[in-house]
Amino acid sequence: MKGMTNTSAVLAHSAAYAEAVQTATRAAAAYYAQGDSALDDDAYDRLVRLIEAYEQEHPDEVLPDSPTGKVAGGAAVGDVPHTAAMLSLDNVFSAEQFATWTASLERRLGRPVERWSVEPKLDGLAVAARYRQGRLVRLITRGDGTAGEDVSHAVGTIVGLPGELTEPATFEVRGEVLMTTEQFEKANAVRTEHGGEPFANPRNGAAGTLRAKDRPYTVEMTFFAYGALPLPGSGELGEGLGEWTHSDILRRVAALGVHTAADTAVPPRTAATVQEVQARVEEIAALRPELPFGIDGIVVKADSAEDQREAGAGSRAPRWAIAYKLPAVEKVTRLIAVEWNVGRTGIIAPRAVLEPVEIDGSTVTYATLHNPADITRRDLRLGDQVMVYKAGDIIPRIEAPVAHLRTGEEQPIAFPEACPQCGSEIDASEQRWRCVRGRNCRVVASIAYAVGRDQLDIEGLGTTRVVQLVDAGLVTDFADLFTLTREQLLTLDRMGETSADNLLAGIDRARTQPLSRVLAALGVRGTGRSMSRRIARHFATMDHLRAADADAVQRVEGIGVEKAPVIVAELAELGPLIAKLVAAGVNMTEPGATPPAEAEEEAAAGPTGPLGGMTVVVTGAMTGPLEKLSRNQMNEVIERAGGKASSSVSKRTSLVVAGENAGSKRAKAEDLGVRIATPDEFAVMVADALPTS
Ligand SMILES: NC(=O)c1ccc[n+]([C@@H]2O[C@H](COP(=O)([O-])OP(=O)(O)OC[C@H]3O[C@@H](n4cnc5c(N)ncnc54)[C@H](O)[C@@H]3O)[C@@H](O)[C@H]2O)c1
Ligand SMILES: [Zn+2]
Repeated sequence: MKGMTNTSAVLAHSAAYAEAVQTATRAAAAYYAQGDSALDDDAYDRLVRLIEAYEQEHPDEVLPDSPTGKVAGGAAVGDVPHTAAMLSLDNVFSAEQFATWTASLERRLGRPVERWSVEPKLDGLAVAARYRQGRLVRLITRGDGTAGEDVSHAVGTIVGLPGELTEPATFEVRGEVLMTTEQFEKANAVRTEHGGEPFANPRNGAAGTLRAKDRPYTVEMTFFAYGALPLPGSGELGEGLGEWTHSDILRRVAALGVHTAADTAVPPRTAATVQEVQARVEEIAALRPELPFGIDGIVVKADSAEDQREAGAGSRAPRWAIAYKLPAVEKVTRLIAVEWNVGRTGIIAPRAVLEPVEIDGSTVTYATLHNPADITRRDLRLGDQVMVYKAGDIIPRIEAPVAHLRTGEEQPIAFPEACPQCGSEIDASEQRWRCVRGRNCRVVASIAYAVGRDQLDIEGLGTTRVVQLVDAGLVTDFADLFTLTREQLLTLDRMGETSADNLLAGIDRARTQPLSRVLAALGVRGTGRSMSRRIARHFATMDHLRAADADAVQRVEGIGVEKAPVIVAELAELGPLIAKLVAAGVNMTEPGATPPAEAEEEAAAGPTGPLGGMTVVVTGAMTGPLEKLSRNQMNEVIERAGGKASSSVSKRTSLVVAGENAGSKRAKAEDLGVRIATPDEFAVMVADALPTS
């Protein structure tokens, strides 16, 4: 099966062909029934193309089960006959294939197509809606194309399909029922509230909702008309339809009050030439990510009734229309890991980590998993091949594991036994798990983080202690630590006099930590340890930092246009906490650093420090007193000595420190006549700026 879904493969013999037909039939049955096919649409379409190619070479071997040449409805075939067959569409996947198709249509007609109509291919379910005297009397699914299921019970839940037209017309409207992104999100919210399983994608949502009868809740869908035909007894308001152009029919249907794509960002348009069609196809494809509903392609139709009649139809699809397919928004990829994230209110939500996969123009690495029950219900395992759905700005989601692709190496997914953020107990009594500390979970976690070794480094203040302090109401943020009293500490369980004194001493020491560590403790998003150090050294004091706008923050090396405003905004948000820290006497300066304005003045007044105004490049292995220094530490030394560290040698380089095995940079410095120093010589120059330990 694996080889068969590969585009470059061909079906070599009848056994391979038979297996391919079986795989496709099984996939289609699952696809139309529960929407849990083992193949994504791209893979299915490739498989069908292989089958088609084989059948063309071996016309007498065509199996009756073959998906070619028929409308596939899966198992869900109904018993209401259609007035005229409800066909599917043939596909093309490229401009070349499209050109071939138009040429063959025009050859068949013996003349150019008079006019084209180009419209979005809506990704939902085809239905036929019968109106008599302006009243909607019956709603039928496509089924196998000759008969469908009666789904009239859904009338009233479908936006755009009115129960009453603006005129008493008798005719049949055909179109697509789908869920918009908004309806899909709403439907899933309602469903999960009722203890149901969320829909995997809008198409499944529409299919399931259309056929469901006895739900205790209703969810909304949307109808888009893309055609109409007369019914017996149509009379003058519907009879002429057979002679109308496709675009006139759409206008007529819209005038009667039925929804079409005319009011969307991708309205049906006519085009005179194949080039014009191609341009419109590209326009619609480019708009796809922003549309509030899903499309899986663009439908191109001959617009005139005469062209349509003369082109005719095959058993599966009309010859006057084609679906220009867009890349699928569902792909199969591997589930690598599950992360557990704790939200603001203490909700613990699983998130899938995926083997990166390209979907709809972006790389998907994470997908939502809703809740632990969802994992159990779907029987997901680590290492599983899963179907992932992503369209527009919908959060990517996992549809289902592809069970028959399992190798036996898959591992069960471990559920957390304690809150992954603060270590507290988990309340698992509801579908959505929650940390028992609720909103305090985040408080505990942020304090525990702030006092950690790489931040304020307060010894003897582990998570258990923090939980105690928070539960006792003694602290609500880490600034409160600095005003704790001995008496308060002594009220805590397992807190003796010695521990209380030790803790107070630790807190006191933290008061004098450099600004860089305070910044790290604040946990400003997007600034790790080394970034906090760089910011602190650049601004020297919290006041200078807080007075800086995005432009000024961007002057710190490594902070770009995107990060700078985020940092400014977060610092503003942290204002009250920072004020509290200042009031508690916490140090807000970086020892040895000079504020930017003064630094500029100094630079203008001339170089200071042994490397003042110099650009220095370090290359090769350091020896002697510099041996233990990382490149990052070397750069720190250079900056402390007043120089600027750079990684490439140019005419503007003032000095190259060339250690053992220095290569091209040294050679280049020699070429350019740039001054070169050995590590030992350099160590002497910057002796005062070297780290003390
Ligand atoms: N993954 C799988 O296992 C699997 C299995 C079966 C089918 N499929 C997918 O379904 C496709 C075939 O399904 P299909 O036969 O329903 O055909 P289709 O969805 O490719 O195209 C025909 C349908 O397009 C719809 N449509 C949307 N907009 C339209 C418009 N403006 N004008 C006319 N029709 C419009 C109609 O409902 C029509 O029935 C395959 O190409 C494949 O992508 C996937
Ligand atoms: Zn917690």
